Amino acid sequence: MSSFLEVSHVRANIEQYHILHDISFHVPKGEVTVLLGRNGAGKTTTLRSIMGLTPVIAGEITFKGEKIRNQKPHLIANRGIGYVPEDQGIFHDLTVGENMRVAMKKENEETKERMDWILDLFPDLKKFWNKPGGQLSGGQKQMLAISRAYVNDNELLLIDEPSKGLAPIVVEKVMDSIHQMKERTTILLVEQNFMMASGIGDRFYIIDDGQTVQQGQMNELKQDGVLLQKYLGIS
Ligand SMILES: Nc1ncnc2c1ncn2[C@@H]1O[C@H](COP(=O)(O)OP(=O)(O)OP(=O)(O)O)[C@@H](O)[C@H]1O
Repeated sequence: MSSFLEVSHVRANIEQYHILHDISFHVPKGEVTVLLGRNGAGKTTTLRSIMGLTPVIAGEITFKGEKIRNQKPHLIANRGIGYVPEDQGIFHDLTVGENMRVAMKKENEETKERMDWILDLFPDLKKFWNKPGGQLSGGQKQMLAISRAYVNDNELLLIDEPSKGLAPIVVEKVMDSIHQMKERTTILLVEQNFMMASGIGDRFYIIDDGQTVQQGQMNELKQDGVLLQKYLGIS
């Protein structure tokens, strides 16, 4: 198992508040790793720390063996880590096509191939190519946000709660698309929707009160009623 992204004993504050106390996990290449945990546990802050958006005060983060802790976000992104934030980060006044174009770091054959692949996966984006991003449905916005991160040659995608606020049928579509992307890129997913997470995740970590408290294979967690109840409130 290669160590692709390694997060080790990370601590982080937001202003005067201690938010992350001790976060440790690794993301193996080619897998979908899921961060689970109740509201406010520290999942989003963990992703932001990896991206250099929330300063880390202790611990280390390495990507492909190189230290990336507290580097500037654009330098971390340039290493090949794409981030789909919870609020999706799309431009509401730009069309779908413009949103895609602005996101592209390179315009070459490889990017074109990736663009064609993702548009086949999300035909709605093709259909609404000239529509402003702000006029898309919640699911379409999520698809656009994921596509913007995917279109670059990113080796790792961090995706924050892609199911948030979406109808179950749309969640299924997004889940299915992430499942297909898994063949082509490594994914670190934050997800509250356990059904979604368990359908696509290989490995899980549970974050509780700013600490990683449990880890394992997703198919084991599905059978573990005690753990599901204790940390995720699922009975
Ligand atoms: N800007 C901020 N100022 C102060 N506290 C914050 C700020 N942003 C987040 N927090 C706090 O940090 C903690 C972790 O928040 P975070 O968003 O990382 O949790 P989460 O696990 O992603 O939760 P959710 O599933 O609800 O999105 C929460 O207690 C939250 O209130």
